[in-house]
Amino acid sequence: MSDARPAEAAARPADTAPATAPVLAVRDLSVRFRMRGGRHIAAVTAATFDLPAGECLALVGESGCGKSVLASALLGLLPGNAQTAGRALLGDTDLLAADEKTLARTVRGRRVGLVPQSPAAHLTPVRTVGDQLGETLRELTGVRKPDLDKAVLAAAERASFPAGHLDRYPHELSGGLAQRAATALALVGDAPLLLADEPTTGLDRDLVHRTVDELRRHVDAGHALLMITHDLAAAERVADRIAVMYAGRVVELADARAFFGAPGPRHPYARGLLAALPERDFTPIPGMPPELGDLPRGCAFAARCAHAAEACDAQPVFADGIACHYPPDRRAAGRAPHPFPEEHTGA
Ligand SMILES: Nc1ncnc2c1ncn2[C@@H]1O[C@H](COP(=O)(O)OP(=O)(O)OP(=O)(O)O)[C@@H](O)[C@H]1O
Repeated sequence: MSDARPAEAAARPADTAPATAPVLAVRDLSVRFRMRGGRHIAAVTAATFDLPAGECLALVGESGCGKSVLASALLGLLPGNAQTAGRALLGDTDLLAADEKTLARTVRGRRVGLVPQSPAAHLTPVRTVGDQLGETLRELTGVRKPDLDKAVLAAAERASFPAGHLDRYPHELSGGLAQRAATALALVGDAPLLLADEPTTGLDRDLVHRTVDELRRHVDAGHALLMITHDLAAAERVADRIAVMYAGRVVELADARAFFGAPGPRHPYARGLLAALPERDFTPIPGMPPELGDLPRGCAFAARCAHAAEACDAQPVFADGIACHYPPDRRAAGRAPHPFPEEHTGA
């Protein structure tokens, strides 16, 4: 890909398996929306992953695959027609079971910081960015005048928000500046877990680099980062591991260097995602994702998959980092019947 990883990222070991208890442990997290007429939309199904301190997990996948709904579930910000199942443990707090008072007083901002997908809507419209940063700093860090102004400047600087714009109201900001203001606010509380939902939207490439490098510094300082993104170049630059979502399910969990380098992604959908990039094959995945209100019984990717076979009529179990009946390595190892003998060359 065109973006080189910063030196410290390249120096990280390929084996990023968690050594300590995860900051966040997600188990079989499912979210579905009740619709009129008794219909349901299965936005997230059985997502399971761990996120340890000092690690960035990038959640990638096409628009509408459930990434933001998963993040909203972790913050208790789902709309009223949502039903959840499973667990999302932040320490000993199950974020799916916690009441609103607990989430508002002790979780959001303090234990989980959020860089929202729509920063303009997230910022308070009637207060300047400087005021909002000052108030958040007072509330979350206890800093008071005369140190407050200096702390506001430092908080803005962390997200490359220009000091000369601190007296502006959100409606006076470009999309990129609003994004940086929201990132600055999210970093203030020094929360052990940061959720960043498309943190590079609206930024030019230089600012993308500065933003993700700041997020990486946050991770290297010992925080955990769940970054939701369409931007695979940004994911490559910042992430330790990649979670690929398709039609509401995590279909592959991989070490980022193996994913973007060799041997590459294992799930046919993940391979298609990378191959679609202009700097790679620039070949789109044929077809469209299924409706989340009308998912097939078996593998949701089978209709678009060149490797689909009879077994794909059943839902593949997620095992060894992948949910696929015929990932290339299992085909090569002969652990599953091989449907494409001509590919079985050991390559
Ligand atoms: N309140 C709701 N009621 C019904 N369906 C919803 C609701 N909120 C989200 N959805 C559906 O859940 C699915 C997942 O949406 P989500 O926003 O998580 O996708 P995404 O992967 O984050 O995509 P994008 O990157 O475009 O935001 C979509 O089909 C969306 O229409």
